Amino acid sequence: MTQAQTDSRVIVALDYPDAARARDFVGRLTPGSCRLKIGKELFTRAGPALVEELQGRGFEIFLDLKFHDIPNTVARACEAAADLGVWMVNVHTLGGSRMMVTAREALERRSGRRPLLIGVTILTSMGEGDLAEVGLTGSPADNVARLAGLAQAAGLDGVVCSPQESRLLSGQLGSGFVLVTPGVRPAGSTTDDQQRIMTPADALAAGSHYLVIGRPITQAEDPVAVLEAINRELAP
Ligand SMILES: O=C(O)c1cc(=O)[nH]c(=O)n1[C@@H]1O[C@H](COP(=O)(O)O)[C@@H](O)[C@H]1O
Repeated sequence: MTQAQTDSRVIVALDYPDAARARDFVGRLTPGSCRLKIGKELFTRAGPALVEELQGRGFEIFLDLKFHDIPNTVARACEAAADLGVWMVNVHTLGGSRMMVTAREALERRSGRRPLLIGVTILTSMGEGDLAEVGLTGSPADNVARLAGLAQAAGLDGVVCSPQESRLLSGQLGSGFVLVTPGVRPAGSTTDDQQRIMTPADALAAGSHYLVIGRPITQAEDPVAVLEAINRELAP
């Protein structure tokens, strides 16, 4: 792994509808202040070229496409992400152990730097009622703990979970297992469609390694000021 470009724990979610708006926003940031997440909307519109462009500007990229398919398809998709040179890539743990193991083995066969392979557990937009509807019994935390255990056993580097589950997971899986947590809201900001949220400082104290933050930064009147305030709140 090469030297990290930043000490910031913040990954800014670039949930923009087109490359121009994403570029415009990123133009205000420096690679020292955060990492960037490119997800389904922006990647579907702007493709690998934007990933390469932003990496060329020095940013480390979390490619958040949440792969969930048969093992071979997911493994090949992870290899494609690694070819792009991204820092982090994710798959859905609900795809099962075989899918996760196959993806990890495909990345391990590569030489040179490989992306961190992270498993999505239960989406932070889902509560107990949503889980029951799709046939998952128990609380979100129960399900997250089970799926994170599967991810660790499959050799993944970490999971995406709500910061509300970070303390439980770092106790259960150890502090070396990477916890990436969306559902982070600075005190006083709106919840939007997130259900299981925490403030940045509380998330870090609970054991989160990286905080994925979108709208509280991207839709702020002064995004740079909000990002700087969060970085200050998280500084040791
Ligand atoms: O994998 C993710 O990043 C993710 C997983 C999850 O369970 N919940 C979740 O919100 N996310 C992503 O995290 C970001 C959160 O954005 P905001 O709610 O605007 O801060 C979005 O880009 C989501 O796609």
